[in-house]
Amino acid sequence: MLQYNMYTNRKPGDEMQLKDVGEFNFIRHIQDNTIHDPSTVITGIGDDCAVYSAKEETDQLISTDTMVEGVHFSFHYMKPYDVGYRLMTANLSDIAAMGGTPRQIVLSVAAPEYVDTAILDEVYRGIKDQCAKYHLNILGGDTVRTEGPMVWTVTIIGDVPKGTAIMRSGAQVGDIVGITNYVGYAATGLGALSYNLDGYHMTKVGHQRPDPQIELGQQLRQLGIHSMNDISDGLGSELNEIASASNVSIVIEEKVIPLHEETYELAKYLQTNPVDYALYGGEDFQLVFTAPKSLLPKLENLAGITIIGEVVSGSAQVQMVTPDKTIKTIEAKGYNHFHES
Ligand SMILES: Nc1ncnc2c1ncn2[C@@H]1O[C@H](COP(=O)(O)OP(=O)(O)O)[C@@H](O)[C@H]1O
Ligand SMILES: Cc1ncc(C[n+]2csc(CCOP(=O)(O)OP(=O)(O)O)c2C)c(N)n1
Ligand SMILES: [Mg+2]
Ligand SMILES: [Mg+2]
Ligand SMILES: [Mg+2]
Repeated sequence: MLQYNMYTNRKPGDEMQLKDVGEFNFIRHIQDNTIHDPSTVITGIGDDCAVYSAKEETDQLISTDTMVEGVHFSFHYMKPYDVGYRLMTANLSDIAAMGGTPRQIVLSVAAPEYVDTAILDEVYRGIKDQCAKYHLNILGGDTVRTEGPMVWTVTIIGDVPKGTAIMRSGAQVGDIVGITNYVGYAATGLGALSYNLDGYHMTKVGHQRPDPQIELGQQLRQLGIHSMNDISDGLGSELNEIASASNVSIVIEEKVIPLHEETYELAKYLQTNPVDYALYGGEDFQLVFTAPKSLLPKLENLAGITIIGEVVSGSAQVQMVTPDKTIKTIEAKGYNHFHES
């Protein structure tokens, strides 16, 4: 293996490997010294999108997400078309999480030289169908060779009316906590696919072709919600992100978390806890948000919204009340690319 420490001041044996530091600590660490012209930046690293001012009437949103073969998708469980479709959903979902409208993308692919270009065409068909649906322009990208698995990266640009982007940091004590549609849905589908189980038709499609919640995100922004996050790493992780960015605590109720019947079925079959799929599964691309209590009647009029808890004062804790009224602390342990030990 290449000795990377020849470029650093660390002695052999003192290296802090990425797997020891963890994804989220690493991101905090590189956050220093990133803004060199603060006059245009509204939010930099730390939210679903960065927000910056460019025009009179809107703020711009920008975000990027990568999908790696073997880590984010497997051609055993997903067709090339689905890879493109879900790549777009992952990126659109971060625009949805700000209440924004997607506008443009650039995209890059790293592929082995022996890949049949018909596979790449199919991935592009998935990308283009999603772009057509949301009136998004594909403005450019990059194409490179890799000796490893395929890697796809999209950078997406969107906007919101000036001053209206919904941040993770806006939650207030007394807010209610809501989510859209089902959670734990994509993880159920991935579980069923990886155990090669028959049935589970709905959640398998939930893993292969999830849809972003662009319209609901915009409707929630227009109603005047306080904070929002999309669910890519699991509800547990995303709630913790809102709690720490807003410096509040959150209490949710386990029995009202909307789980699909296929999640209960898989949990029974594998003898696992169904709510764990929602808390730690990820890739649902649903939205979790907090809103003032006064919005409750309007939120109840929107299809697909469930209120699961409330925001309380405290030091960024997330707790869950179980059906037998036990209180469990929900750790920020959703999907982490590098698990700190
Ligand atoms: N390598 C990196 N360099 C700079 N910023 C990063 C890097 N990786 C992630 N970020 C930023 O850290 C924040 C958290 O990233 P992530 O957890 O991937 O967000 P999301 O789950 O919304 O995609 C985001 O603001 C993202 O832009
Ligand atoms: C083959 C395969 N194994 C495991 C997973 C599960 N998985 C991979 S990445 C991920 C979390 C989301 O990806 P990430 O890169 O963290 O997206 P972001 O949070 O940046 O939006 C999950 C649940 C998968 N989708 N496919
Ligand atoms: Mg996000
Ligand atoms: Mg990301
Ligand atoms: Mg993640």
